[in-house]
Amino acid sequence: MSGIFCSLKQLSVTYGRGAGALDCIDLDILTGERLAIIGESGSGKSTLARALAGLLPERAKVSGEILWPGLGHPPRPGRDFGFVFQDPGSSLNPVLTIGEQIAEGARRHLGLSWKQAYARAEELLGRVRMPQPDKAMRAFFHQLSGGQRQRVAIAAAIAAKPALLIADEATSALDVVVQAEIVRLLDGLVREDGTTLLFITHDIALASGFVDRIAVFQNSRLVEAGPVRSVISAPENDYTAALIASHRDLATPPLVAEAAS
Ligand SMILES: Nc1ncnc2c1ncn2[C@@H]1O[C@H](COP(=O)(O)OP(=O)(O)OP(=O)(O)O)[C@@H](O)[C@H]1O
Ligand code: NI
Repeated sequence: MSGIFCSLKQLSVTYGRGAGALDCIDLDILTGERLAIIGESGSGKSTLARALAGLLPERAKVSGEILWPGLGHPPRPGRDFGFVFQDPGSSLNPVLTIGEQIAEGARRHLGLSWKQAYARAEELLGRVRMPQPDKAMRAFFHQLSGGQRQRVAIAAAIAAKPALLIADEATSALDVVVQAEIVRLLDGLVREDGTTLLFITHDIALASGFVDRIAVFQNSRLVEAGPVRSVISAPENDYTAALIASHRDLATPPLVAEAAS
């Protein structure tokens, strides 16, 4: 783990006239770390992701600063960030083949020829463990299972070799077994590539199984951030403690040790 990738300084976001969606957030994201953003619905998790990726709607009011010491240049949205959402259909085009979708990103952002981009797409489908990558290249989105769709979305998200991968409830729609497979896949990919991962979820148990650090949000505020082991075993904040207590298996010592290993 080396240095600060991104630094939020007193970041606040308000949509239109409503109450603030993020309130004076101070948070450093470290280069190459896997950071979980935890919090219940409406706590501001996705707003944080959108603010980082430059995807807030125009009417949103933003104050404070986002610095990118780890990038060394102003962020280029399509190039430096990869996104995986809960619903992979929202970012994939139903009339393109899987191969075309993934190749397009690689071609556009890495300046590859179509031929090179197709080769890269097939290689990426292998990396995300799609069964029969060559066949999957010619398949359409609707022909795939939920887990396979999320694998394709991950392949598309990493096609341009982003420095930061943001997974926003990426596994929430999947059943528990597939959820675990996708988490393992994401974890392996970012470790291999040294990609910084922001893993956004309301599920503290799922996140604490693999991330390095946890940041807990409640009502637009960051209430606690720290290494997974210390947050789980000795939460400083009552809300964090309640989240952990609601997962009996998390509070059990052997699993805490396992999560931190
Ligand atoms: N496009 C928008 N326009 C107006 N208000 C919004 C918009 N997006 C989010 N909000 C509001 O901002 C607050 C934070 O929302 P956000 O989507 O960041 O929460 P979240 O933690 O990601 O929730 P969830 O777990 O349900 O995805 C909420 O009060 C929400 O209603
Ligand atoms: Ni959200």
